[in-house]
Amino acid sequence: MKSKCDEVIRIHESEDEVKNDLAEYIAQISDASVKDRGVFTIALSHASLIRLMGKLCESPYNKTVEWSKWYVFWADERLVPKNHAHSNYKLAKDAFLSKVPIVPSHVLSINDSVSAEEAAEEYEFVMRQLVKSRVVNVSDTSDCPKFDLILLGLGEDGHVASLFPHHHSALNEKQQWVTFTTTTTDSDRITFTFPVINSASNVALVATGDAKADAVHLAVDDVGPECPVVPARMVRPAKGKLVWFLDKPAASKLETSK
Ligand SMILES: O=C(O)[C@H](O)[C@@H](O)[C@H](O)[C@H](O)COP(=O)(O)O
Repeated sequence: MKSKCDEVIRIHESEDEVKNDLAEYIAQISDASVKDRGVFTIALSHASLIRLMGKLCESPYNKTVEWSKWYVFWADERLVPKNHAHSNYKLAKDAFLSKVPIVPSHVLSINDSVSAEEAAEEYEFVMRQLVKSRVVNVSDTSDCPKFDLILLGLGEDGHVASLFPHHHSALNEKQQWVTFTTTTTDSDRITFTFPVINSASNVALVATGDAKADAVHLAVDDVGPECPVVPARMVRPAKGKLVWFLDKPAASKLETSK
């Protein structure tokens, strides 16, 4: 059984509809946050997610969103230079950040010139300073940051951010806000931990295409005790809202869509 949370699943006919809905959703949360606190704090992750939020760079959002109030973080990042093809920063910069007037100092990228462990510590320190100054809101129930919105893609293995099914220590981290993973086969990474993800006001999980259908099913449906470890299933904002943005192929194995 999953713990309860405020979860909504939006299933769209096409990827284009996902893009329209996602842009409108982000713009609305940005508006509400700016009205409420004067700023909007958002955390991004990798891959198709950035492409799917592309409509924000177009009319009307490019003019109507209060870009100067945005503070942008990464829910996960690879320890590679910022001009490297695998850098999440580069992906977001090329496809999104360079196309809207976000204040450069409000873009909180990681330090890629130190070890993954140090980069995770530094990033957490930066977040702690911004929580202290209340640029980032604070959880009502812990000292955790309460991001206005955390945007997550979904891996075919059900991973979110860089929280992978086999990384038990990262999945179970309860104290640190940012942790790290090192492997011999891939870049080292830093990632938000579940205490941070689940303290956010809003979390969006975005997945399109039939390659994601199994992961979506395992993350959402009640699959019983044999359910494998699916990190996306652990996304349960305690006081916030979780919204899934899916196209029909990604939603095709959901119990509710059968
Ligand atoms: O860091 C990685 O290993 C991947 O980039 C990964 O985290 C990605 O976000 C998901 O696999 C979803 O990616 P797509 O939405 O592009 O399929």
